[in-house]
Amino acid sequence: MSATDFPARGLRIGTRNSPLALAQVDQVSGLLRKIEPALDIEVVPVTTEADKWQGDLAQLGGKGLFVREIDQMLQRGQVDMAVHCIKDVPGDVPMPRGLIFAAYLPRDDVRDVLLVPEGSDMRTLADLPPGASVATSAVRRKAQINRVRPDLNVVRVRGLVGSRIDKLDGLRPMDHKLDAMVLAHAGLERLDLMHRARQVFEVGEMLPAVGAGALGLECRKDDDAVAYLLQQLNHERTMVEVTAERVLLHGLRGHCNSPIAGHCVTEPDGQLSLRGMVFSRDGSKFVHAHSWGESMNDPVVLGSRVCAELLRQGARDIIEGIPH
Ligand SMILES: NCc1[nH]cc(CCC(=O)O)c1CC(=O)O
Repeated sequence: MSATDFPARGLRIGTRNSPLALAQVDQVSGLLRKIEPALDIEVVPVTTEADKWQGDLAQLGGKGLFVREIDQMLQRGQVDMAVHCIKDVPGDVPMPRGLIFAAYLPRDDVRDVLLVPEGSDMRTLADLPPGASVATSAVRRKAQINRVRPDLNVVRVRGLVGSRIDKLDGLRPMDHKLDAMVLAHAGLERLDLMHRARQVFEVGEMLPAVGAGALGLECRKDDDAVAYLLQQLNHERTMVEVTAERVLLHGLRGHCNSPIAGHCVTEPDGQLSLRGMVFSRDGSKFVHAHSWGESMNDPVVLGSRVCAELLRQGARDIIEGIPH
């Protein structure tokens, strides 16, 4: 196949059947049509096993569940590409055989935000009374909330962003009455729900997840036509930053209960700045490392260096100290 196959050949995009995933596919479809106006795009939505499962995801096989089924469809040739939140792509296993991220879109806001129930006058985490319940599913967020507010009761919520917000508003049954919830800025923005955000955490207050806010466009390595098409959307800076973060994550060899944060930015002079943190479950123990790369060309060196520094400070013991 060659780069001239489009638009004659259709493009099937495999995606989770969630409003967030569909919004992301919509965004990508729009960008692709700017390159190839006549492109025949077919969206192939899948309800993954992880979507159907209401229990603890760890019991289903842990990380990467939401992306695995889509990747298998891509490997089998049932679809031609996929759009993944890089945050959801496991960092401790190699890329699925035969697949590549051909492009990364320019990164959206990486920060986490605090939401409160409709009608609540609480504005920030600091406003919440002792013992208040804050919902999140991410161990990284829980550790960082409890690090500054050990008195808060952090409870797990799962499910689609919209139904989580319904739980916050008391529109769906929850074991606890919720006083607040932490979600990703990027996800809320894509769902046009940022009006619900009360506090946007600065990265110094809550270090983001590795890959936060970045979308990866995945295809088969040997599908030159699709790879060529997607590469035209690649945002070099995002690719470099995400690479540094993922090298860090990979080297730490976390498990699905590991509170790990990593955040890389390109400074105005072009230097890469990478921070990494590893926490105990309640955030009372943590290690932190921050280093700079000399140029945009060494995200792998930088990721390895920050990883080595975290391990030197005892990250392994913290990770192994958490049941998994
Ligand atoms: N954990 C699920 C998930 N994966 C990616 C996003 C949002 C987009 C992103 O941060 O890249 C979300 C929702 C959330 O964490 O609130």
